[in-house]
Amino acid sequence: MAQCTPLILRIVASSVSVAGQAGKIIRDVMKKGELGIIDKGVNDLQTEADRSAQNFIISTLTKQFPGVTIIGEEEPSCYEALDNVTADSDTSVLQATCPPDLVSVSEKDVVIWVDPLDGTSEYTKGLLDHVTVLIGIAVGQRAIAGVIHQPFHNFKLCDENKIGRTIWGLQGYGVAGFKPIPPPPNKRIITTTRSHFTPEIQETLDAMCPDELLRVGGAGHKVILLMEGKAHAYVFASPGCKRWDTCAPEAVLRAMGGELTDMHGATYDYSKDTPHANTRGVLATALASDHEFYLKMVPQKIRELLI
Ligand SMILES: Nc1ncnc2c1ncn2[C@@H]1O[C@H](COP(=O)(O)O)[C@@H](OP(=O)(O)O)[C@H]1O
Ligand SMILES: [Mg+2]
Ligand SMILES: [Mg+2]
Ligand SMILES: [Mg+2]
Repeated sequence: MAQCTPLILRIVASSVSVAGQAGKIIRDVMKKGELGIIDKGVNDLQTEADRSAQNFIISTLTKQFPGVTIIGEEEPSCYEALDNVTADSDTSVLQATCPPDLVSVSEKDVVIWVDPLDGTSEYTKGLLDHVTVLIGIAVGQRAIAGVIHQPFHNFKLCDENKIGRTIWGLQGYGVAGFKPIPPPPNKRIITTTRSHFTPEIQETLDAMCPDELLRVGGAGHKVILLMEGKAHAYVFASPGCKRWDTCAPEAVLRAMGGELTDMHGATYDYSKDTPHANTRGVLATALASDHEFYLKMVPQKIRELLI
């Protein structure tokens, strides 16, 4: 790969390739049927697919970008250096025009947030469309690029070449791998958690009076619903999500013209020493111009709880 290609494009190109390969690891574990489920806490599952996919992603990216900080969801005990990893890059990303303000980013400025399998609870239940691989790229505090790979997209086609899709986005460039569709006007469709529902989420949704509620798994999958025009807002008035859940979705959504913030309207910090928990909840909208409208409907009591 030409070293004159800006670092940020080389990282996105490698992340696109690595996310696709991690998706195959996730499908292979499901095919084998030995999921190796562990509960890391309360309603917080990890499977062999989470472990193997993270190991592969971090091994590969560390080898290519040794000066970049990489933070993954699963514990470092799951990470073993792999000697035989291939260091491919997606050529279409390398051909993209780099936004001028990102041309001279260096490795020490970058943090990569890895969620090797988002939607683990749904994966264990066979709700395979809800699963994504998330690789988010931050420069300083800001999420500026992201890759969302959906390994079981078109799974029913049974043709290995047509299974899975990868969407990537870069601030100042836009999104690729997907043609965003605007949500229907004059409607209020909200997507929220399927497996981590709480009374506070219910109270927030009651205040927002949605025409339709889509309860699905995964932060990545919910942002895909926003991009597909199937929902207007993703509302998670709870502290359970982490930075690896939101870094890639936030960057991709913003590159498309949407927005993702906490429930107070502030952006999360993705620098390397930041806390991991998104304690102030998550609010995402397909159209950034709608964001304020949804923020205003968050009950004061819920705002005070999410600090
Ligand atoms: N209370 C909680 N405890 C642990 N993880 C939580 C959580 N609430 C949300 N999450 C994590 O946030 C992501 C999106 O959640 P949800 O599908 O409920 O909207 C999932 O990521 P993972 O599947 O990668 O762990 C989920 O585990
Ligand atoms: Mg998890
Ligand atoms: Mg996740
Ligand atoms: Mg995960």
